[in-house]
Amino acid sequence: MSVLLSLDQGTTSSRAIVFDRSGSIRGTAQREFTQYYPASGWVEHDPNEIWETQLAVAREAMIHCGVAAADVAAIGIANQRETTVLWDRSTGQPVHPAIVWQDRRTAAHCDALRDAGHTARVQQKTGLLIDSYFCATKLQWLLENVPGVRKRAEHGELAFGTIDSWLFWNLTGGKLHAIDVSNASRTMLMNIESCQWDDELLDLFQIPKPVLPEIFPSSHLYGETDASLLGGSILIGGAAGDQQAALFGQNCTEVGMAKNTYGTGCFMLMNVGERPLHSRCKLLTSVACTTGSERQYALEGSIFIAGAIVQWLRDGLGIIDSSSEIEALASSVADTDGVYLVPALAGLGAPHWDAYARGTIVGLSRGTTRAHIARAALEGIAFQVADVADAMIEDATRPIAQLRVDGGAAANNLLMQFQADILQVPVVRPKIIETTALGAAYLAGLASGFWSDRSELAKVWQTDRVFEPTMSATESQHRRGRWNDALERSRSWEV
Ligand SMILES: Nc1ncnc2c1ncn2[C@@H]1O[C@H](COP(=O)(O)OP(=O)(O)O)[C@@H](O)[C@H]1O
Ligand SMILES: O=P(O)(O)OC[C@H](O)CO
Repeated sequence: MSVLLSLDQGTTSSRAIVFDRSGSIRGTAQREFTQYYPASGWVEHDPNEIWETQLAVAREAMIHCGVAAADVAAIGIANQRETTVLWDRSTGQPVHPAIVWQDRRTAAHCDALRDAGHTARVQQKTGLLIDSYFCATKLQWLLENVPGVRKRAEHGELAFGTIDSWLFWNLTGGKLHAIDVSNASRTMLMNIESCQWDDELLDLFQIPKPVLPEIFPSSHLYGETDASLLGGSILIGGAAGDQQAALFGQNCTEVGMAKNTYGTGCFMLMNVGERPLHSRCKLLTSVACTTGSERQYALEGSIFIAGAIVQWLRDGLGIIDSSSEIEALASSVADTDGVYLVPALAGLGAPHWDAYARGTIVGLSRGTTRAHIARAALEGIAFQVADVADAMIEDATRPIAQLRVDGGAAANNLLMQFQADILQVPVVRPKIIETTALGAAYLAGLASGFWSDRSELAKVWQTDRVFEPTMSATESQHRRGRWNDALERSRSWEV
């Protein structure tokens, strides 16, 4: 049997999935790892724990389906993006915990950069809005706050990377310091036209060049794994940021095709073609997965809290015991009885970008039950996605014909139906909801010759269910008006 092994390194867990030639899942394994919150707004991961859990699940997934290293045509990586690691090249040890994409420790520094008038130039060069979300200010923080690190970085003793880089390094036994272009486009240090590190940005963020990894296409023969790790060496055939991998895995390869991933947060991406599109509506432009010299760009709306609000109902309020229970609870009432829940627990991302917004529940009455709140939480996820979709339609000057969906919360039929209703657009769920890992497999499969070209991939993607809008346009507009009222009440709350 010949298979592909996908490593899906996410924010809360490391997953490994073995795919066969038909795109069917043969083996999986998953392990959660520790989240550290050392100060308010700070989020860290232990890079060694990320590597150990990722290696462990790769081994488990192979054992699960009885494949050996010789059966694996190639490995593909999809990873949580922007999370920043800096390590010692000689020992392979991180000099500090990884600073996670959600970490807001550099928010004030970003405010200062915006106040100093750098927004337009940075957006033009990187496609990104200045925000603590991206790597640049996280790496700058490490260089300024970890004793001795700046000098060592200047002398070439240290290596910076996103999680793909960290996995490449460890998978090859310290031989490869690389980054895929889709991940590099989220650092705020890469020029999205040339796809090279940009000297002006390196100056602005005071980043010494010797720390930077080499940029490669997403689908590319990166090297081979150290033979001692997985029972023999295996080709590494690709890597991409998880959201770009999902766009690829959903086969959104034509201009205007869009997907939304419902995980911890929501990430909606639209393929905008071979040229970057600079957003006027506060969306981001990134490099989509690249195969060889072919380049495509994506417009993105990043929502920080989506499935995480369901976790909060479970862990914070205790009104459900597991995430999947929310569907039955929310379905036990016909509507929210006027309750709106804005899931701004970590501020608002695209298109509102209000770091000071906070979670808000409005419209409570004596008749409100936990079922109404559960339903309002699901609707709050869908309303946020609709706000991003509006911005995307305006930026791209084209309608969205259908929205392809994936991620853990896409399993929720009530949420998917409400999403179609509120967007007034069909929502299409594929059979394989693990689209991120499938996208990474596609990349590795193309580079290694496992699949000959993209037409073969089109056969792999299959529809599970289409949710057609059933709500009237008038009703949808009315509810979105009320949502906007609730959103206003959540804004600028934290002082
Ligand atoms: N049936 C469900 N309904 C709503 N949310 C769900 C459901 N199942 C899982 N979730 C949510 O989906 C998220 C997990 O999805 P996943 O794609 O694994 O996320 P990530 O990759 O960000 O860790 C969790 O936040 C969880 O609360
Ligand atoms: O790991 P996920 O699925 O929560 O995705 C995180 C994103 O890549 C952050 O930009």
